[in-house]
Amino acid sequence: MTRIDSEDMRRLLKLYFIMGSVNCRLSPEDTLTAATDGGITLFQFREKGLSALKGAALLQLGGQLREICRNSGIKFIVNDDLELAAALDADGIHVGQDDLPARLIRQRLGEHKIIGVSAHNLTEARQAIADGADYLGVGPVYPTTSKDDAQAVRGTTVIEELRRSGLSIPVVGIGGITLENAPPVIRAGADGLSIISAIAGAEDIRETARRFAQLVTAPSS
Ligand SMILES: Nc1nc(C(F)(F)F)ncc1COP(=O)(O)OP(=O)(O)O
Ligand SMILES: [Mg+2]
Repeated sequence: MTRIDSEDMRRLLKLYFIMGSVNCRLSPEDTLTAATDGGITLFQFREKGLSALKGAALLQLGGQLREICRNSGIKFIVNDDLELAAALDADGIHVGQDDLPARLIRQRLGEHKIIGVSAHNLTEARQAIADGADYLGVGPVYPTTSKDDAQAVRGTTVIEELRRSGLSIPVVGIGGITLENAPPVIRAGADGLSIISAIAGAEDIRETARRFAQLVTAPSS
């Protein structure tokens, strides 16, 4: 099996919804169903925070969300947890600088699984590429309420720096992105937007996802 083609990866990153039970106003299942109906292109199960599920409950929710993704033709990514990703037969995993190195994950999961890595600067980006990352999550672009240990807010400067340095790896911007502040992220050179609370906390999840999806396909409008 081979690595995902980078153009296919770019298409998957267009509207990358990330969520765990702590982020949801409705049930996680209803939230994800509405988001897939609205047109998300990729999903990451990120169960974090004080009231995060663990053990059997975590596995059960993961299985339910995986099923919703399967039925909607959306790939299912797990955050941080290699054992959970393997147990759920996830399509891939996302790891940060404090998680398992991507090169060890690539050895464990093989070529056909998607590996995403968080990068905050050019050095981390180059290391992730050398380690076999299929995409980079770059942020936080704006102040975020979804990650209490987030690094410094950098705007779109890191995305611009990666592109100026000639890095063509698929990149998704993350951190505090809303419908209002999203266009500069795409203009800076990101292939897509990663959204947590702007979709999970929306009054109308489906319509909000639909508007984000519209925006990433026509950022200048
Ligand atoms: N989960 C993420 N997903 C992305 C993605 F690219 F997928 F948008 N980018 C960045 C992160 C942040 O990853 P990390 O630094 O490990 O923090 P946490 O484990 O708290 O999420
Ligand atoms: Mg992490």
